[in-house]
Amino acid sequence: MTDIQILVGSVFGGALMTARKLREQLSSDDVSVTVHEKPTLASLTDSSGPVLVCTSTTGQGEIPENLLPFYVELRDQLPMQEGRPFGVIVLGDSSYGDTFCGAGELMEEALREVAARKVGETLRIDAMETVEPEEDALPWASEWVRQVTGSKT
Ligand SMILES: Cc1cc2nc3c(=O)[nH]c(=O)nc-3n(C[C@H](O)[C@H](O)[C@H](O)COP(=O)(O)O)c2cc1C
Repeated sequence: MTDIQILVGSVFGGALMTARKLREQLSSDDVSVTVHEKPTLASLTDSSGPVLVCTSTTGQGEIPENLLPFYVELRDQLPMQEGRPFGVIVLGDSSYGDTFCGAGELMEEALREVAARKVGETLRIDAMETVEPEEDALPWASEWVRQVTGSKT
């Protein structure tokens, strides 16, 4: 059994809805999925299994308020997570220019700092192009799960 932990960051609910759809879609006999809607550091340190960040971007390339406690605690306490697989799905809007999907980069940097291992390329979902983020997220996440579970199917 693989236990996937989804860490959600969302202001208006788009990333949250996406995470909930991912849980529905990805859960199976071999995969359990927990969605952390208000993540804290314990969401990471009291759990095992691959970590999937599903966050939007706010402010100027910033992390949504509900995910901020996790981010701040992670950077303060640096609980090492050697080799723990993680992936990043980030929602943004390319009209913001340089800060496009900046929250995903911040989360990636912080997880790399505790030696977690990135699996797959970051999925950037642009609100200028997609109104239903889960349509992009679901196929990407299925492939990501295949990679973290090492399954060939
Ligand atoms: C006040 C505000 C600031 C934003 N800042 C950024 C930003 O800096 N970079 C970016 O890529 N998207 C930015 N966005 C776009 C959101 O990330 C995007 O609309 C996303 O789909 C919202 O997802 P959510 O419903 O989960 O919050 C911003 C949106 C708002 C309303």
